Parts: sequence; C-alpha cells; structure tokens
Amino acid sequence: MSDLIVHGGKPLTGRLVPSANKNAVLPILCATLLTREPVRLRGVPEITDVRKILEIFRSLGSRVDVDFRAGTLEVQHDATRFDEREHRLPEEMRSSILLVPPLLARFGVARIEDDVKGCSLGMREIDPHVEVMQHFGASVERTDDGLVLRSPRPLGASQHWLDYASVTTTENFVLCAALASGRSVLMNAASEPHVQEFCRFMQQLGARIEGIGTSRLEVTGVERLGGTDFTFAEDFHEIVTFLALGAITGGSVSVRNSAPQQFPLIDRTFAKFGVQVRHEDGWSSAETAGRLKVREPFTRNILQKVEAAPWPYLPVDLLPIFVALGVQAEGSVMFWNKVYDGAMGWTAELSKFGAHAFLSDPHRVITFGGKPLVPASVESPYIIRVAIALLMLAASIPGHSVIRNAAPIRRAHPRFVENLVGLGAEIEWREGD
Ligand SMILES: CC(=O)N[C@H]1[C@@H](OP(=O)(O)OP(=O)(O)OC[C@H]2O[C@@H](n3ccc(=O)[nH]c3=O)[C@H](O)[C@@H]2O)O[C@H](CO)[C@@H](O)[C@@H]1O
Ligand SMILES: C=C(OP(=O)(O)O)C(=O)O
Repeated sequence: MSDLIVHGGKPLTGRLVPSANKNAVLPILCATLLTREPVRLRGVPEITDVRKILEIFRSLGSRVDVDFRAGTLEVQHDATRFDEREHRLPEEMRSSILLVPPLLARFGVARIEDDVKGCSLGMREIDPHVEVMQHFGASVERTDDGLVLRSPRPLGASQHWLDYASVTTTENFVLCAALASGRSVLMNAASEPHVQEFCRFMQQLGARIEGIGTSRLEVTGVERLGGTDFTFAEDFHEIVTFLALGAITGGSVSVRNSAPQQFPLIDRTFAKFGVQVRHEDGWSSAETAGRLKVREPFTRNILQKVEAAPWPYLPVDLLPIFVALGVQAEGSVMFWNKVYDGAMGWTAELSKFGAHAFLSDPHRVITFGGKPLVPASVESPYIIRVAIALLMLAASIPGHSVIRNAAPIRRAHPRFVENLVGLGAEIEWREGD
C-alpha cells in the first residue's frame, strides 16, 4: 500500500509544466501496434499504466526503447507475435481493451480479460466494445476468465451508432476502421480532447479520418499505416489539478497550457467557487479574492450545481477536484455525475475531515462547504482523481493528514509529489504492506 503523508496549510505557489494526458497516451501507445514501421513519441510520462503497456509490448517481441527522463519512446512492432493461450493483457487499467483491435488486425485473434475495469467508478461495460468488434466481423467466445475474439483480416467496414458517447469504444472503432476494407461511419462518437489527440495521431500514421471533434466520425480504411514522430499535448486534467491546488491552499499556481480554447466551461466551473482562471501567453493561472465562496445563482431556491457528462460537458474525471473546492468554499453546491453510477460513494470519507457532504443518490452529492476542517487519516478508493481530491483537502488543512492507498495517482501523474514539493507542499510517500 502507498500512502501520502501531508503536512497541510501551506499555500502552494509557482509555475509548472504539466505532463501528457494518460487517456491520450494509452490509446496512442496501443495504436502503434497497428504499424510495423518505427514510431517516436515525445513527452511520454513515467506512469504505471504506460509501464504496463510497454511490458506487454516487450513480451510480444516488439522493440521498445524508452527514456523517461527525456520523455522519448521509440517503438517498433515488426517482430511482434501474439498467442492468445500465452499472453495476458495488462490488469486494472481500462486501456487494455484498446489492444484488442490492433491484435485482431495483426493476428486475427485477441483476448478481453475479465479485469479491464480501471478505476472503480461503477459499472464499466465491455458490451459496447464487443458490439463494435462484431460489427467489423469478429466472432466472440466466452472462456473461464474472459473472451476470445477472432476475425478475418482485413476487418470489414462498419456503420455503427453507439448507445452513448463512450471514449474508449470510439477509439476502438477508429482502431478497427483504420485498416478495414472500405468506409466506416460512427455516430454518437465521443469527442473528448484525448479522443481528438488520438485521432490526430492516427492521421499522422496515415489513417483517413473525418469529423474529428464531432459526434460523427468517418474513417476510410487504408492498406497499411506508416511510422511517425509525435509530441503529446498537455494534460487538461493535470492543468486543472494544479490550478485547483493553488486555489484551495490560498496560493497561486501557473500552469503551461497550449489549448485554452478547451477551457471556457472549466473556467466557468472554477468561477462558481470564486476562483478566476486567466489564460495568457500560453500559461494559465488561478486567483481567488479572499476565501473560496460559492456564487449564488440568480434563480431563487435552487442550488448552485456542477454537471459532468461526455464532452463538451465538464469531464466526469474532474468532478472530485471540484468537490474538494466545494468542501472548502462557503456555500452549497450540487455535483451531478451523469456518467457513472458508483463514482460518488467516496464522499462519505470527507466527514473524517469534518466536512458535510450529502450523497443524495448514486449520481449526485451536495456539499455544504466552508465548515471548519480538521486534519485526518482517510482512505482513497481505486480512483485516481479521488485520491487527488482527498490530497487537495489535506493540503489545505493545517496539520498532519494521511491519504491511505493513494497509489492510483501514479497511474496518471508522473513526479506528482516532486511537483507539489516544488510548489511548497510538505508531502511524501510512505510505502507499506
Ligand atoms: C482510459 C480512458 O480513457 N478512460 C476514460 C474513459 O473510460 P471509458 O471509455 O471506459 O468510459 P465510457 O465513456 O465508456 O463510460 C464509462 C461508463 O459510463 C457509463 N456511461 C457513459 C456515458 C454515458 O453517456 N452513459 C453511460 O451510461 C457506461 O456504463 C460506461 O461503461 O472515459 C471515461 C468517461 O469520460 C473516463 O472516466 C475514463 O477516465
Ligand atoms: C478513470 C480513469 O482511468 P481508467 O479509465 O483507466 O480507470 C481516469 O483516468 O481518471
């Protein structure tokens, strides 16, 4: 178990360059398996999920040359082989499922393990993925510990309309369609910044994709994909995290941000807690005039609210970070997670800090913020941004707090503790059983 020990109450101040977005890096890594040509990636973060994917690449016989200090990765899958009886996809990460289309395209066979669940946010379905593979011509067989899929090569083109705008299902559709024979169309496609970044990478490999950033993606299959040299963009999750850490501790953090056009709704959400975000010359910063305070709506008798849903709504993964602001801000806010049915239960843990948060149903929680808080020892569920939300509160409360089981942070944020120490935090990892 990895715990975070925090001596809170210090304002965090300074400038930071964020890392790449795990949810762009992982599908892009999986996509490299579609080509036999060398691919060079820059800005590769040293996070556990990346290590797991590189490990499976090595075990498949691919060439992997990574330098995490420089952030560069050279990968080539020319001598790669896959045996469904021998190889297992990485566990405890959702992105494992993104290895399935490249395996089908290259070897005509793939496995989906029972454990491709990722963060414990509630039900994480595999049916939409299986349906996509079936539309492209795959057959599916259930085994004791997962599914085995087999498909013709090349895959046939597909016209498909998703039940909902699923991030990884959209990416899997594009991965299948890139080398399929003919024109494939996906309706109700996801359009998150990481989905767009992934599609741009696919274009660099030579994939023919139209409609990036919209809910209709059209992909015309090509015979083969080439190599490329690609630099990852900055992670909006990490930008928001550091801005929020500055605001909640009464400090001021500036974060490099090359895509402020993605931020208008995020900025308005910060403003609901009295935090003003500014974007200038490629940097974003957050300022608070005095205490955090919830902005009262003009409509009488309603609560201020933050709604999270598929893009272009506020991303659900950011919700815990705003819940932490809600706990510290004077006033009440309703948080509404429209995606997951089990992502809010962790808020019971907030009472250990002396906070008042009420779980109204599996999707909604109300914070009654601005109460005096005390340091505490709290337990994080296996949810990356919840570990961060608990840490934000610990950092804002004077005294000694412990976030038990904070290791999920390492799935997405490289050098997280080092970065916070650089901003003036007193925080360290404690490794235990
Ligand atoms: C590796 C990766 O990229 N993971 C992200 C990806 O996961 P992932 O692609 O697994 O998430 P999906 O978009 O498929 O949504 C997750 C679950 O939410 C439910 N659902 C979702 C949308 C909807 O309109 N209705 C609905 O019921 C479904 O049960 C679904 O299984 O997107 C999620 C939603 O942004 C993020 O939390 C994850 O961090
Ligand atoms: C929930 C997340 O990741 P995953 O889907 O891999 O669990 C996340 O990145 O916040």
